[in-house]
Amino acid sequence: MFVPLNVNLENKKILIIGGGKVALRKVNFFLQYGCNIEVVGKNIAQEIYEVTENSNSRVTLIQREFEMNDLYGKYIVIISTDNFKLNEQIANKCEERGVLYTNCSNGEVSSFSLPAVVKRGDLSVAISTNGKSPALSKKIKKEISDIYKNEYEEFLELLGELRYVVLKGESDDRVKRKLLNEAVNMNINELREFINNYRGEKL
Ligand SMILES: C[C@@]1(CC(=O)O)C2=NC(=C\c3[nH]c(c(CCC(=O)O)c3CC(=O)O)Cc3[nH]c(c(CC(=O)O)c3CCC(=O)O)/C=C3\N/C(=C\2)[C@@H](CCC(=O)O)[C@]3(C)CC(=O)O)/[C@H]1CCC(=O)O
Ligand SMILES: NC(=O)c1ccc[n+]([C@@H]2O[C@H](COP(=O)([O-])OP(=O)(O)OC[C@H]3O[C@@H](n4cnc5c(N)ncnc54)[C@H](O)[C@@H]3O)[C@@H](O)[C@H]2O)c1
Repeated sequence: MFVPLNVNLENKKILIIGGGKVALRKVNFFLQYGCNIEVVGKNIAQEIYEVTENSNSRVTLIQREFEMNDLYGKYIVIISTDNFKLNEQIANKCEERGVLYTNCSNGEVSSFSLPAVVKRGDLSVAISTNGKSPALSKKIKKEISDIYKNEYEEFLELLGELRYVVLKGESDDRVKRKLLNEAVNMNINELREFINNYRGEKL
């Protein structure tokens, strides 16, 4: 049973084993959240080198074969070599040591899976099919991306600001709830104006 959770990965080390197409997708996934990532790959794809150069030292590349010692001190391990047997051995070792892992060549036995994610600033919409169809996750991700476009990043920033001022300025819980629920139906300009007026009148 795979349960969606939001995990705090601040200052946690993530290891990605393998340097191919799947590794690249996972590097990009964790980079969106500013995580610290180590990649160990026998060969490392050019695109991973390019992403690393623009990563503000968030990504460390180690070009060689994986060694079991690489697991030391890691919180999350993504196993994505093209060697099915090796992936299984690494997965068993992670299981033994209580490290969270995804075996990309055998999702069913992994200790977690990554969802497809639409991210707009602090808004994350995650999609999972419990491993049944990554292709369906991808399709739904595209549909959600078309509905929730980039402006949602700023919209959510403003909602956060509104929440801050309303919680400060209002003592009646019913009024608070009403304002916070009404605000999500405003457009960006209405919301900005509402916050400015509210600050002027109440704070
Ligand atoms: C959503 C997404 C997120 C991400 O990976 O970041 C994701 N796979 C994506 C793409 C993708 N996956 C595959 C292809 C090649 C085409 C094909 O074969 O179909 C492509 C490329 C493509 O379609 O473009 C095949 C595949 N996937 C898995 C296996 C092994 C297995 O099933 O056991 C195999 C067969 C391998 C083989 O046999 O060769 C396993 C997993 N893939 C998952 C997630 C997890 C379940 C998520 C869920 O519940 O939906 C899970 C369990 C583990 C994990 O990786 O965490 C991402 C969407 C793209 C996006 O975000 O744009
Ligand atoms: N989970 C998913 O979403 C998903 C999607 C497609 C494929 N897959 C599976 O994931 C695996 C990787 O797929 P890919 O497309 O990235 O393959 P790829 O061929 O592009 O990359 C494999 C990488 O593993 C590296 N490697 C091999 N042996 C190694 C070792 N001993 N130590 C370190 N690195 C080693 C290679 O150098 C290469 O960089 C395959 O098993 C594939 O079946 C999973």
